[in-house]
Amino acid sequence: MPTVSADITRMDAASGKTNLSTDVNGRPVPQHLNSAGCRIGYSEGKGRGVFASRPIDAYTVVEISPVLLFSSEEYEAHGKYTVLDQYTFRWRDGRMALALGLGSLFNHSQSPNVSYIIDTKTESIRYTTMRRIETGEELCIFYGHKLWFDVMNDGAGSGDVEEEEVDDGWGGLAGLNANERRSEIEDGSWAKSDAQSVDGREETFESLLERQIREFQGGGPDEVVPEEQLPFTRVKLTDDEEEEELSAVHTERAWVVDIPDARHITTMLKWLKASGLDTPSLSHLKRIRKVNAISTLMLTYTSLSPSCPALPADLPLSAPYILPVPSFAAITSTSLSLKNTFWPTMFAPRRKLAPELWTRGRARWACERMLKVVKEAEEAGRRDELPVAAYVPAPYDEETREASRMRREFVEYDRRRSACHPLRHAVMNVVRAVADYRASSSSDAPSPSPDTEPVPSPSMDLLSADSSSTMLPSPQSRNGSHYLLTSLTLFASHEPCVMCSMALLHSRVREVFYARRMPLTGGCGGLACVPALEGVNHRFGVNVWKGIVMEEEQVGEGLDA
Ligand SMILES: C[S@@+](CC[C@H](N)C(=O)[O-])C[C@H]1O[C@@H](n2cnc3c(N)ncnc32)[C@H](O)[C@@H]1O
Repeated sequence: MPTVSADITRMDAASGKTNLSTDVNGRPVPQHLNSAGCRIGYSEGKGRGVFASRPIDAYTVVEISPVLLFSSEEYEAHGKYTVLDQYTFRWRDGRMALALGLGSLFNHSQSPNVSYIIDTKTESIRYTTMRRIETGEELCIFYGHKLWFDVMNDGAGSGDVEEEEVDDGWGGLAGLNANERRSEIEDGSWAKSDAQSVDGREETFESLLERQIREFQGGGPDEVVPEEQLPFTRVKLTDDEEEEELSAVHTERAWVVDIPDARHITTMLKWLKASGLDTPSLSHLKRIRKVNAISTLMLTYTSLSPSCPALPADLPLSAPYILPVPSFAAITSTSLSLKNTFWPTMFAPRRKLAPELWTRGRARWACERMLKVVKEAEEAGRRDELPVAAYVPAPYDEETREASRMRREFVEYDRRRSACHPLRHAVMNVVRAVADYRASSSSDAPSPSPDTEPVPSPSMDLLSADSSSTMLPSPQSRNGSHYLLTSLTLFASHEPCVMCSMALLHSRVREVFYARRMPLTGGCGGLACVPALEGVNHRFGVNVWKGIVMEEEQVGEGLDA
């Protein structure tokens, strides 16, 4: 770890004023009155660098540097032929920027301990520690992948670092702020024709979403939108041929009960509906199986109800037991006969997980929700959190809203900074808020679990103000039949990381939409695609919004040669 071990500041005995600093080798270094504990020192093979003069906590803003902006013409004609070339980097609008203050002195590390966020509104850059930094340790940022020098002595940032912040190609999670440039739209002809700048300015992601909302306002809400005109791209999860052998059938464990007297079947089906156990996640299975005059009723997945649901006491039923049942509908006659050996399964000859049709009304609903989560992410950034948000709205269609008993919505943002807690990702926070709500007994306030403090939900107060739009969980929802995200949709500003994607899988979320891809950490197509993994017992739809700058492009906008 590069250090400045014995940095000495000499005091003038008579005046009491500090008048000279030298580093460990006696070389004079300029003083810097950085109140966060940063000082300038020499770093072996790198020239000057920024060092900690005392321990600095994780998630501390250590420097806010104003930037000097040069037009690209000025830079091309002059700047790039000067030493400035080693210090400037490309600003979002194409100008070149020079960070003042300590900003230009942070050296590069492949595993940085400082992240930075560009604030175009105030023309400044904010530098934040990503973990605790010890006295004498060098503070380094990540410049990008295209370096113009040989990397020296790259010890900074070693240790227990939050991977998502380190490796996303930015040295930190970039916001989706209003100056976000649109990328080339890969294949959307509708978008291409409109992709030009607005009033001579680049269209922001927010204004793109607002325009999409207006576009989907026209036409009938039930009109089907052609696939290529959807504002998002669906990630293909599986090959369609995979369940053509018995060993390839995906199954899940479910509670079932024999009904010895066939006259009680109708009563039990009614009870099932009223109890809330009749969830959409089981709609690919028939409820009753008849074998040798014995009727068996499927109750629910064990994952949704680890203990057996309490059955009506007044009916002569045998003891419930557990059976494996198919996880998905059958898409071919071969897979149907295989699946029926487990449990009677629906035949859905449309391709399994094939894209379902989207109407204009639903597309508009999705655009509005995406706009909301983007605004929440910006708000998080303004509150000095990582600018990441996740949002679980009430379902679009009435039927799912009723079946899921979910009439209110939840928004959470990332709280890793304020909570100093590495697991407080936006998605984890929102999953927990929904779970707490659904598991709560009598109020719609999330109930804290005993071992941790409740996750505060600043946005909830905005969302729950209208009590008519909320609904208390039914007593049945307490037995676990409706817990977590069964049949719900999640919108996220950033691709959920692998941990969050796994949490979403366990939560039985129906589908996920996100704006910014995270190629190095994402669990929904970036680093891995968790719902597409072999052997998982739930799959959820993954949809990437079109029109947001790709991470890779931004990496190239880091400090440039
Ligand atoms: C923005 S300046 C950083 C401050 C610089 N060290 C100084 O003394 O002014 C970028 C320059 O620092 C040097 N540098 C930064 N990180 C380095 C590293 N990991 N290894 C070697 N040189 C580095 C390179 O010469 C690079 O052109």
